[in-house]
Amino acid sequence: MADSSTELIDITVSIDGKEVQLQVSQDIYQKVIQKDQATLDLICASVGENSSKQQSSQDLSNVVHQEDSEQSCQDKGKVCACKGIRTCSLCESIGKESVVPIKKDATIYSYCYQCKKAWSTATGPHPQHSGHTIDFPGIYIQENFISEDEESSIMSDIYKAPFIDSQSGRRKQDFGPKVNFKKKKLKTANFSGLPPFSKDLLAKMQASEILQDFIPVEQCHLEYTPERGSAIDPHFDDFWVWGERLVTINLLSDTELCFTMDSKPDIEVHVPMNRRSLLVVYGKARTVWKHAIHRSDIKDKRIAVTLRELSKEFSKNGPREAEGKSLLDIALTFNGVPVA
Ligand SMILES: O=C(O)CCC(=O)C(=O)O
Ligand SMILES: [Fe+2]
Repeated sequence: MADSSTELIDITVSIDGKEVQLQVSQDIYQKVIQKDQATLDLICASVGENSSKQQSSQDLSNVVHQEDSEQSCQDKGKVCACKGIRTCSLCESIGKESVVPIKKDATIYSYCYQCKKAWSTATGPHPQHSGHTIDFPGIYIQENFISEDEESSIMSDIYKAPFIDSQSGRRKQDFGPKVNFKKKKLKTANFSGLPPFSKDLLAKMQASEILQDFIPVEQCHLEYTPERGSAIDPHFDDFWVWGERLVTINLLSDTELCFTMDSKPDIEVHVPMNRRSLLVVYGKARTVWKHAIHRSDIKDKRIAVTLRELSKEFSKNGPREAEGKSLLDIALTFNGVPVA
């Protein structure tokens, strides 16, 4: 029997969009899975110039929720809901290869909501920043948006309903129409409205100037845990049905939302999502930059409560206004249970 410390494991890494096949030891494999930066740098350095000669296949970029045609691990009688190139700790543990995106030499900029800029060196809380800055429009953050008591009460409501497995080690609860993005069709049969606790939450949101006319038509709860290696790959949220503002309340633990742009591979902007804060992503941060949650940024269980509004197509004077109106009528009953 092979000694596990010398056994080599096949992995695929994606360096600046090019996929490279490697064989690594168990130790290195563990570090790659944890996205240990020193190890990733070492791999980049050792693969070096050869990476451009390797075959480039599937691009990680995508618009979220457009994965209907890919076969999931569950379809194949496996352990989780990951499809295509996506993986989590569970399917990796039974041998599914993890494609780890690595960015060579990307400068990390940390966004400060007080100066509304992203800094290449953030040495402490505002105003202790230095280094190079870039403007990063389209982010609104309200720290301590809800109290600890409100968080506990929302948590106990959320965990009264079941979650279903989602991709990349996440679990989810959805309150919204079933959307077929490819055929541009919506089904409302199982949509019973946003959950009751969202009524107060929405009133509180609408007290902020940026959200005073925000009317959500969909709510999604995503659960991330370090045990499952939960993450979400860089993506745009759909533009056809969802409107400009994506609103998230971040619960149970701190994390970061990481923004990247394909045409600027040397920059990654990290936006803090502190526990109990509210984040609105709009404008260029919504339309030009992709967003992601890295596995390494999930240190403890985390719940993201994300609310989405209708696009112009479904709003007043839009071609599908009537459909939009009936969705709103259902959403605002605040009587919903998660769609199965
Ligand atoms: O977990 C988050 O905050 C981001 C989730 C997300 O991007 C999505 O559901 O489209
Ligand atoms: Fe998203």
